[in-house]
Amino acid sequence: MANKLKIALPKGSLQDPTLDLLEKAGYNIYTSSRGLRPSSDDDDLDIYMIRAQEIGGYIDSGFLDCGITGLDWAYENRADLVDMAELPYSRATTRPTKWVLVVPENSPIQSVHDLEGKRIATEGVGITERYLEEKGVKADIEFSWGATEVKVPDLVDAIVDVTETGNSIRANKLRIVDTLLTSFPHFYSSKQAYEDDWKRGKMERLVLMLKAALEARDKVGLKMNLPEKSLQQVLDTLPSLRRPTIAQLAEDGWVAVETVIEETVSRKIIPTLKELGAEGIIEYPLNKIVK
Ligand SMILES: Nc1ncnc2c1ncn2[C@@H]1O[C@H](COP(=O)(O)OP(=O)(O)OP(=O)(O)O)[C@@H](O)[C@H]1O
Ligand SMILES: O=P(O)(O)OC[C@H]1O[C@H](OP(=O)(O)OP(=O)(O)O)[C@H](O)[C@@H]1O
Ligand SMILES: [Mg+2]
Repeated sequence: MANKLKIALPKGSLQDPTLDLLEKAGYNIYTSSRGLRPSSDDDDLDIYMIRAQEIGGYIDSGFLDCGITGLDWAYENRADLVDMAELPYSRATTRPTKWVLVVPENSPIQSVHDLEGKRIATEGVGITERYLEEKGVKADIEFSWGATEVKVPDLVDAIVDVTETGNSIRANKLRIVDTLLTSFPHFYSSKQAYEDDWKRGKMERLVLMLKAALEARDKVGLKMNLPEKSLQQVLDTLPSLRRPTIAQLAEDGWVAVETVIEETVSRKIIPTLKELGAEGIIEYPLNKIVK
């Protein structure tokens, strides 16, 4: 029988950004609105859409070979996994998810120590238990199925919840007291799968392409012709042009300069390059960068 890699992808908050990233990495996954076993253009993959909370457990127990899920849930589940890569993407931004201890804006609670004997609601009971233990605080932690923000201050004194953009915290007039954990998605493998040469090879190639797609995000290539006499000035004034490739042009006194920069830097750099005499400046998108 042909080799297959059983891989879990997160259903929920991370589903769309994960499928987008896989597409950028060169893997097209075909989902249907209710289907949880999507097909793909890579026959080696056997894909399961599973809740992020549960992926670590299924990999740990060996039912699945690998998967992408948040570090937060792998930590919450105390799953024993091979952490093959951090993949720095999120639901809405490029910032990590933070698990934060939150109270109403006008609450008297100023630090975790003010929570002694109080009630906390959270989806991450294990994360919260381990944090309180570390701080030497005893409080009553209750599991929340979600929409946790609504529970303060009437049902509980504080909540521990996920924040990314901060919109939910602002909308519910809440205040952050402390950050418990910072989390990005990771690529995890089971120990057994990692020991299998074919599976490890397949996973390593997949991880390489995912990282290359993330590395290329928000970066662009920049190419121009420059009078040789301006070269030093360009390199001095534009520190973002690090380690550029410089090639001699057929025409004497001119060089071609090629480099990779953050797209946001480009709008500052291009007019300056023009002022310094650069010609034929082109900016182009990048799909992958392998470091
Ligand atoms: N803004 C965000 N809100 C929630 N989770 C996020 C966000 N950004 C990234 N994540 C990550 O998504 C993963 C799943 O989040 P979560 O446990 O909240 O489940 P969900 O997919 O949002 O489903 P639910 O609707 O039940 O909350 C976690 O690893 C979390 O860190
Ligand atoms: O800082 P923000 O970008 O606003 O993100 C944080 C929100 O996202 C999560 O909710 P989710 O949509 O997962 O629903 P839930 O409350 O049911 O978990 C979390 O519980 C917050 O409500
Ligand atoms: Mg959620």
